[in-house]
This record gives sequence, structure tokens and C-alpha cells, in this order.
Amino acid sequence: MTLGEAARRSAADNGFDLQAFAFSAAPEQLRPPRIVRIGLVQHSIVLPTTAPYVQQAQAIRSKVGQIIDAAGAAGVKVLCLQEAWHMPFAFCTREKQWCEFSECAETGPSVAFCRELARKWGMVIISPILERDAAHGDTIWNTAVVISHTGHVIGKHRKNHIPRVGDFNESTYYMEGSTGHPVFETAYGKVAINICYGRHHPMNWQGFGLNGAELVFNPSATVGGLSEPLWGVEARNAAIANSYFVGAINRVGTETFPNEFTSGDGKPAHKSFGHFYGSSYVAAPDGSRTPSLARHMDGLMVADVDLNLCRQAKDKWGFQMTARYDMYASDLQRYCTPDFQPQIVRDPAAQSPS
Ligand SMILES: NC(=O)NCCC(=O)O
Repeated sequence: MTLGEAARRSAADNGFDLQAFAFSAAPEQLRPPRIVRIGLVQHSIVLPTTAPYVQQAQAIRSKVGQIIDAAGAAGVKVLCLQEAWHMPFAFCTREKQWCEFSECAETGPSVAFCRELARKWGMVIISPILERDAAHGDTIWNTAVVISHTGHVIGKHRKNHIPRVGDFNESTYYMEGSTGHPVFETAYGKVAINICYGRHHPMNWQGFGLNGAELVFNPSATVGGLSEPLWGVEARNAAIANSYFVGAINRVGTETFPNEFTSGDGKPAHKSFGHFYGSSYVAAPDGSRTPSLARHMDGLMVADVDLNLCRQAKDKWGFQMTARYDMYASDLQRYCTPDFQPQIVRDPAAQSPS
């Protein structure tokens, strides 16, 4: 793929990993190809978590702006940032002062920043932030804001599943999302966002597929000690099972906080979360995928995806056609009743161990 000199020079000057790949689909007689250039951005924070908050946020915006400009110069038309990209990932600490970083999804500083860049480059930008919802009593959500190529906010999706694992004490900060599984019909295709921990839930991925997504981003923040063995599997499997493209994005670096915290697991108190291992990648509905971006560096992954591959995968495999949604729906309905009994057929000759 040719990305142009500007993106390559920016990667060299600003020290980020730049990789680019193309996924092709078979030529069709009745539809032209629908090739969209997408971009995934991974990055570390810039200043120590003890620096004044306004300076931390500005420094992150300044660095991310350089990467978005490189993406724009490379012709990227749909770009997604990492989970809570505008702040340190302070959810491990359970200390409430970090709520100050939350902002209005429509008018907050990071959204204004992304709207400007979206307009500048004619690029759809997905901006995952910590949202403060003043209209609902200052409720805080973990939200992906979808900004159109003309710079207006198309809508937002709020993270459905909150982790309660290891140091990921995120339920201290924000609530389970209230937006279902929306798909945003942009100028460049039907886009959805499955935020971080939602990638462990196959039915969450499926919800976006049922609503017609062609491209699902998984903006994440996860550390090597916890999830790295799962990372290459889950987004790729979701792309196959739902016949859409997935862009999986993880942040980079080790973030150290002023006060020690524990996670109720008997381990010694600590001040850092572990290493966010980057490794962002794109997976396609035919099971192919890009290599990963670096584990230790900021990065921009550029991929040309032909969205025709989504329907081609459906026609080949028929996963959606052969699914038994009515059967699953009645199983789930039974399961959700208080008197549910698992459907187990017991062998009378089997002795239960005494
Ligand atoms: N941010 C977040 O949901 N992290 C959870 C850790 C994981 O799912 O790997």
C-alpha cells in the first residue's frame, strides 16, 4: 500500500509504529468494490499521573493529534482511538479524583478536538472517552462518541459490560451502558463499537452484527499479565462469527499512580497497573488478519478493507442464515426466569459420588 511520504515522515519524527495492509474481496459483477481505509491508534500517556490534569490532557491531545494528522495525510477515512484515550487509565485505583477527567460527550474538550480533526480530514473519528452525563445527575459512563466526516456528533455508544477482574475496578467509576447495540451508518459504512471487556461476550459482538455492522472497533485498555493469551483470538473470532471486520485497539505503556492500591487478591499493594501491551490489529470476516502493532510503542495501523467481503462471507458460510435465533431466544427467556432449571438429561445408571 502507498501511504505517502507525510505519514512515514511523521512516524519517524514522532516515534510511532506505522503499519499498513490491504484486505481484498472477490470482484463482483453487480457491485463495485467498497474499499474503505481505516485507522487504529494506540498510544501511551505523556506526563506522569501526578502532573496537573489539564496539562496531562493537553499533552495527550497534542501527541494523538500528530498521529491523527498522519492518518489523515495517509487517506484514512474511519479512525478509532483507544478506550478512555484522553486520560490515564486510573480505574485501577478506585480513587474518585480521577472522575474529573470525565466530560460531556457532545461538547467536552476531547470531542471538540476530534470534531476539528474530523472536519479537517473528512474522516469519521470514534472517540472513546469517560463521559459525564450532567442531564442525568452527573452519571458517568464509558462512552464511544462517533463523529462524522463533516465534524458533527452522529451519536454515542456506552460500554455494556464492566470488568470486575484483577485490578480492573472500573465499576467504581461508571455504569453499565444504556444504549444497546447501535450501528452508526456513516458516509463510509456501517460502524459499531464494542468497548474493551465487551469482547469477552460473544452475544455482545452478535448484537452489533444483528443490527447490520460491517466494521466493529474494540477500543481497549488491557495488560499483559491478564489478557494477552486471549487478545489474538477474541476479535478475530468475532470477525468470523459475525461476518464483519474488527479493529482491536489496546493502549501502550505502564502507568504509575501516586498512591498504592490493592485488588483484594492477596497480592502486595502496588502503584502501577502492569504493561498495556498495544498489539492492535485488524481481523476480517474470512479469518485473515494483520500482524499486530508494537507492544511498547505508540502506533497507527492503516488497513484498506473491502466491505463487500462481509456479504461474501455470509453467502459462503451462511452463519446468519443457519443460526437458530428463535431457539436461542426461547433458551434465554427460560434462563432469565427465577425458577430456571438447566436442561440436563441424567443417566440413571450414573452414580453421583458420595
Ligand atoms: N478496560 C477494560 O474493560 N479492561 C478489562 C480487561 C480485559 O478485558 O482484558
